[in-house]
Amino acid sequence: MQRLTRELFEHLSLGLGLHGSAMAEAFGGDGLVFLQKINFYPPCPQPELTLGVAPHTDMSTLTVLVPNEVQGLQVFKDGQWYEAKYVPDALIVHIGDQIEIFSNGAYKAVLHRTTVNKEKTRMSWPMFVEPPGELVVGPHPKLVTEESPAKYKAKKYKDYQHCKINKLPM
Ligand SMILES: O=C(O)CCC(=O)C(=O)O
Ligand SMILES: [Fe+2]
Repeated sequence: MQRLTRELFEHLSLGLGLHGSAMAEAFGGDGLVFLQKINFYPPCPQPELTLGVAPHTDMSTLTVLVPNEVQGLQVFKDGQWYEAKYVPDALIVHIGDQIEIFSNGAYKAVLHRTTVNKEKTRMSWPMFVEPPGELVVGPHPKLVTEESPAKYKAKKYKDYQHCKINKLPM
């Protein structure tokens, strides 16, 4: 998991024209937090009336997710919801809010939601890769210019979480 994250951070940093270690450093180096969650969606007699998880973006830097074979994850793109097809043994990787902020909006956190199934139980195992709570995350200085001013305020990750969970202004 640590190696995968390191490699993803490296490619994503290079994609922004930054040093390969830029994201790893900005997100806390060895202090990075790996938070495992387990989602359990029991069968629902009227799946069209509800959602498993309401539309949201993850607060994390990246989320690496393993689902079971029951379809349910959807992502929003160009004004439409798309099924994220289940592919055996594949990992699903979400860009989270912290990478959107760090990249000053060059990378967008993916808006996603889940549906439920009439007969089958769906499960998913996301791993949220997070900065330590005390770490301040903001747009990388090289990505803030006169033409492209900072779109996000720098904040301690724990304060960001508090604002988002409590729907307070960012
Ligand atoms: O169950 C899924 O596929 C996604 C769950 C999710 O978006 C989350 O736990 O943040
Ligand atoms: Fe999510």
